[in-house]
Amino acid sequence: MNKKLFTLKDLCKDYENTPILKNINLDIYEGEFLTLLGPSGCGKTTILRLLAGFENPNSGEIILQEKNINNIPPEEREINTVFQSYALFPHMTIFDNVAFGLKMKKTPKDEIKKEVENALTMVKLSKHSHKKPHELSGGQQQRVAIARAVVNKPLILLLDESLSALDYKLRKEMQIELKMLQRKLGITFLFVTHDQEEALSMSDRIVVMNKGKIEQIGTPKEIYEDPKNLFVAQFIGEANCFETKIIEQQDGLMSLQYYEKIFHLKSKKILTNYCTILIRPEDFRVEKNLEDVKTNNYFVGELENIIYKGTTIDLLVKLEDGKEVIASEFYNEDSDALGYAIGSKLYLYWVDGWEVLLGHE
Ligand SMILES: Nc1ncnc2c1ncn2[C@@H]1O[C@H](COP(=O)(O)OP(=O)(O)OP(=O)(O)O)[C@@H](O)[C@H]1O
Repeated sequence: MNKKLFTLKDLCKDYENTPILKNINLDIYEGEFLTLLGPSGCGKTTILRLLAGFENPNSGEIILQEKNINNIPPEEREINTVFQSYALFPHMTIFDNVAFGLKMKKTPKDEIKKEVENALTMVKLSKHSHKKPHELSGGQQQRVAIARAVVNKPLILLLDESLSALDYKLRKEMQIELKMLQRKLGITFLFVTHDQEEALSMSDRIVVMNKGKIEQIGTPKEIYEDPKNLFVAQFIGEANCFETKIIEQQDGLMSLQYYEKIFHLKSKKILTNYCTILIRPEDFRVEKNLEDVKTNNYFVGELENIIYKGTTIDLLVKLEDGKEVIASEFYNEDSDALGYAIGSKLYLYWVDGWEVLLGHE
């Protein structure tokens, strides 16, 4: 991993005597695309505001390359923010919008021209430099906001829900562009979103937050495949959860009871009393006949609904105990899934090791 750029150490922030951030500890590395992900109100924007210096923490430290910067004013922090609203100057041309920061710094004119042209080329807007913001689309305005920020060569770029105003298709395109731009620039991006799909597809690492606390930090794959707790598991994608009682744990094998069914699953984790088995919808295999079920890890249920989603099909199945679960299958010409009759009996099984086991906190 690259060098540490920022460290947030035991950072706490209260608003009106209510704790909003509770002991945030986070390292941010040079050149990474780091995403703060969490539900509305969990404190993501507050972290950005503290880092940028718009607010002061109640306690804790913000460290930049081993120096405490708690008392350094925003304009001296070499941090730029791209807001959701882009905050472009409406009366200025695109060129002048991008040039603004450099003009403030009294950069020589010919240098400004060169830097702004470079930045606009990078975001593929050089042909539009004479236009005003309202003459551009939402996606283009977003790119102007990024060009305006990167032209200042910040140490870190903070992006607060900066794709959320765009329509679905443009948003998907911008996600790819933004990630590519970040790689090309090599600038550290701290991106805020409440959209898990966006976080998974763009980030080098994700920080999952809930109620002012960090629940887990990891790569998208770690967060998705090995969530640390139920909150993370359910926030990142769909998950079928089965509460089980631990009957025995020996030699890396755990015996778990779910109603009358006993599962024997491998586990390196040592857990006590209860354990949740978590299975992602796409990890269930579906069969009509028991003899086609290839492992002992299966449930029986009745098909309640079929939801066609284009590339996948969701099968909503009610288990014998009344629990509703989702199994997701890729849709292709040979796919059986659309042919299943509502009300038919189905077996849902999974391959050993595809489950996640979560202890109770
Ligand atoms: N200046 C303020 N005064 C009082 N309360 C505030 C202030 N700023 C934020 N809050 C509260 O702090 C909490 C966290 O807000 P924050 O904007 O950091 O959340 P967020 O995770 O970014 O949410 P969203 O995704 O909705 O933007 C919220 O409950 C919010 O109402």
